[in-house]
Amino acid sequence: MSGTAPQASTTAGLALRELVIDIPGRPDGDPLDLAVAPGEVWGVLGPNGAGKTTLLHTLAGLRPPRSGAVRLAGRGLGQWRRKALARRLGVVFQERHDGFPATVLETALIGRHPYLAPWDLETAEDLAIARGALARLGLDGLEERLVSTLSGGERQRLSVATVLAQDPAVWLADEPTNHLDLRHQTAVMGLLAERAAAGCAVFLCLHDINLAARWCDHILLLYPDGSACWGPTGAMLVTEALERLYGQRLVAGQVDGTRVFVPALR
Ligand SMILES: Nc1ncnc2c1ncn2[C@@H]1O[C@H](COP(=O)(O)OP(=O)(O)OP(=O)(O)O)[C@@H](O)[C@H]1O
Repeated sequence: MSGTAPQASTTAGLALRELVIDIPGRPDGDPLDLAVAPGEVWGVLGPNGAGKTTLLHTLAGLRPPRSGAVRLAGRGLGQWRRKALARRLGVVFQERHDGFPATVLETALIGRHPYLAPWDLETAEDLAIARGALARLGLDGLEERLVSTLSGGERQRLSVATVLAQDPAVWLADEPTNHLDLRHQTAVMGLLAERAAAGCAVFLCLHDINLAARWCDHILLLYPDGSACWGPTGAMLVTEALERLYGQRLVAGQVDGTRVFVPALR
């Protein structure tokens, strides 16, 4: 993979203040009170249905919380104009549904829309940024292909490339390694860590404890009953807590300076 990543456009983080997400029919969980600071990579772990996607959509302003607030650079999400918000906050969604036929390059260029006036065409610079983002995700050569013809992993990388072209200060990513082979999982996690090192705040939902252990500096554990705990990765990725989280016995070890967890057979 090659290409030049854009500069982070700003360095403001995200704050969750006494945030209770709204999961229909479920009692209030623990209020979330934490800050995702520039330079940090947060991983959210939890079993199916725990509320990870609901949380991510709440942080993106796509659904209201039951109570509490989400602040971006000190202002509530509702106080931001849509375009200004779109320049600061990017979302890699879990699934994308094709609205209308579009090529790979046209899709990556959507990431530049927050920077265009209503009737403006993309500039040569926008094109270069979109092409650079595609190259970074190993999609150069596929620019004229229809998105509907891409494999699952190629589509996933296109979603990440589109947000890379958007160049937000805050990245929200819902299982960004979905459908990816091991090399591309590594490349995408490396890219997110690189964005954080460039001053972005990164918040992602993951199912892979070992990817979280390797690349996240902070972890939020979301339990199905709404309880939650969070903190630095070393303190959160503890066998007993993870066994309770997933209802699965684990065996832990240390490899290459990182904790690794594998399911116990008995
Ligand atoms: N509109 C809705 N009406 C009723 N229940 C809903 C609605 N949207 C989500 N839920 C429920 O809320 C819970 C949390 O869903 P969410 O998608 O946030 O979980 P998740 O942790 O991301 O799960 P997964 O790991 O399977 O992706 C689930 O039990 C889901 O069925």
